[in-house]
Amino acid sequence: MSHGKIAVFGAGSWGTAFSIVLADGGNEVTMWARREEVAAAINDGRENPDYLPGVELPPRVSATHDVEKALHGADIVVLATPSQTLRGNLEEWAPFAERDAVFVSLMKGVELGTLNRMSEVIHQVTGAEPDRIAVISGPNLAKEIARREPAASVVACEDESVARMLQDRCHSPAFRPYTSVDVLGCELGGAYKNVVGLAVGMAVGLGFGDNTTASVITRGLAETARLGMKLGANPLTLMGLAGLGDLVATCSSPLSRNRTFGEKLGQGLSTEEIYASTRQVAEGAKSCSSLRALGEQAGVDVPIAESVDEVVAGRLTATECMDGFLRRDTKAETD
Ligand SMILES: NC(=O)C1=CN([C@@H]2O[C@H](COP(=O)(O)OP(=O)(O)OC[C@H]3O[C@@H](n4cnc5c(N)ncnc54)[C@H](OP(=O)(O)O)[C@@H]3O)[C@@H](O)[C@H]2O)C=CC1
Ligand SMILES: O=C(CO)COP(=O)(O)O
Repeated sequence: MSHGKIAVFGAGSWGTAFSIVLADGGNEVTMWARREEVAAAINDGRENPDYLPGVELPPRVSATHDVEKALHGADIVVLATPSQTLRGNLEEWAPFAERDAVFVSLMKGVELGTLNRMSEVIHQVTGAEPDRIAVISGPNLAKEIARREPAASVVACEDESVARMLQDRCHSPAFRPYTSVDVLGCELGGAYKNVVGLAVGMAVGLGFGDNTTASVITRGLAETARLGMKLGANPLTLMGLAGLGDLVATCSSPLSRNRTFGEKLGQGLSTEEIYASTRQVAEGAKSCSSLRALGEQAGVDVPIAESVDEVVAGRLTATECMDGFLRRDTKAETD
């Protein structure tokens, strides 16, 4: 089956891997790459050597560095840049989008300062109403998706018919999307699992085993649910693919950039040293601060976001962070 054109903004790991999903689902995909040489490598070499070396891109995927060209004729605009740059990016791109285009966020972060989720940033900058703003989120490590290993995900939009339309557009033989109307729950689950991934990575870097990581994962889910429910998320979303599912994938996989970032913190590297060692984004290193502030604003206890923020800022060591978890006042599990 052949669909129309989709523009994918961001030619990093996930923008590229998701373009493969969309092409396999029958869409013509035009990726926008920030660097001209990345667009050229995709068009001429059929590969994105910086992010997914060795993965052959399907013929339906092409790339450009020209914003207007990427957006022309695209009824769906998929956004896959780092969360902290989205607002500035969209201010440049939005004027060239087709009038009724649907915007889809693949991003898993919360904006520093404003504490806005990505769907909120999209609404503010483009003026699109919630029926044209969607989120796709789940246990979807880019390298595995690019290898077409089976996976599921959630397509959330407040307008269920739009979620169903997107579900149809991104359903491929290896990628099974489920619909949801809980945009907030999906975004919060996606951002929080990165912060918990950092904490789990720290435990791994300190040499701790599965009891420790399982404890942090489970308390991370409790923290996500506590804040999520206060903000209006459906708790079932947080127990689903965009919550628990993604938390498990991120916290268990050496492929996760957030878990790896945490592991390096646990080994004693500083945040600056870790940033200098990779070009890839680890959203949790920024969103720990936003989620901590969201917790404070909502009057919700968020010890993991708070401690991870302290370690990333260099005010606590990973050992002090882990000790701090154990020294907290004892309480009932379900409080
Ligand atoms: N990787 C994964 O497995 C998954 C990632 N995500 C989420 O998707 C989002 C993107 O992540 P991912 O693709 O992995 O990140 P990467 O670090 O792999 O790629 C980031 C992309 O954004 C571009 N970029 C960086 N800075 C800017 C900027 N200032 N303006 C415009 N573009 C910029 C980079 O371009 P350049 O190469 O020129 O630097 C690159 O194309 C994140 O929110 C992440 O949490 C969600 C699901 C899975
Ligand atoms: O979101 C992801 C998997 O679903 C990717 O996680 P990382 O950003 O930690 O690599």
